Amino acid sequence: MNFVKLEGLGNDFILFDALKDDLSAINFHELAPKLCNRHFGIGADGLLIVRKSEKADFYMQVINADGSEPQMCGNGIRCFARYVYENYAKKSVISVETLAGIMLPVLDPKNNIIEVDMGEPILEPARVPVKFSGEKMLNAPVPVLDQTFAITAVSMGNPHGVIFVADVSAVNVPVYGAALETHEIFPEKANIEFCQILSRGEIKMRVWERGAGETLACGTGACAAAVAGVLTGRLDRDVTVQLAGGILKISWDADDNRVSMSGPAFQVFKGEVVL
Ligand SMILES: N[C@H](CCC[C@H](N)C(=O)O)C(=O)O
Repeated sequence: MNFVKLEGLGNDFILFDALKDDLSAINFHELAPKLCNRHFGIGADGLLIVRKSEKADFYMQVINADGSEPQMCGNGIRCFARYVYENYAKKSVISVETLAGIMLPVLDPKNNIIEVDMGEPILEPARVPVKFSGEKMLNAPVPVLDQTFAITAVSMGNPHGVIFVADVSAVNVPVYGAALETHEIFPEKANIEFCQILSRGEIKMRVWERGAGETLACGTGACAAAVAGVLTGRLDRDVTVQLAGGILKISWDADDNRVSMSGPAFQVFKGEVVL
């Protein structure tokens, strides 16, 4: 079974193409933990599977390292666009159906930046989903272990809990990220972003991803963090997000309410899985 390894700011994925190979017998939910293991497998934060779509050029299926299937993946859709550009006749504008809707990544080969319209943020607690009685969950205190975090809940098709702190390097992300990921307020679990304000146009962010752990970058998380920063009065609408793996540019348009994300993605190597 052929695969391509790709990365977007160090958030890395193993891509399989069901349009080129017969993958009908493969259970990727079961296979993901082994393939994503960085010692016993290839190593990755998740899988991307290229599939046929009736509504768009392609369908992108995302599987987290733990085998769970999220609605959307921001770094993943940029990697998907890079793969299509390199392997399907240099198409730089494509439509991709996902569980979060149809996305339109645009790859600029001159500067290797891929821009994606990530759609509108979802703030209604029941649709994030998060257990919260108010209209929007902004800076709500949530006790976890020996701390209390002020959480802003945003969905970009997948759930995020955004927390603003004075110094992200001082946060024990593996402990508190993991505890919040599975906190009972998030019935479908959540991705947890810890953000440090550098200016009204720039943040530093660390992320604990649902189903993957701490990663070097999270595209939907960067979008959720920018939206949370605007909603809580900390940020303007154009935000540079500094991640361990590099920089994402996020913009939340006041007129159409849509969030755009720009950043790189590259193929790293190709190989064959020996099952
Ligand atoms: N772990 C996420 C999916 C991948 C999101 C992240 N890799 C991104 O770039 O958006 C979730 O379960 O919602």
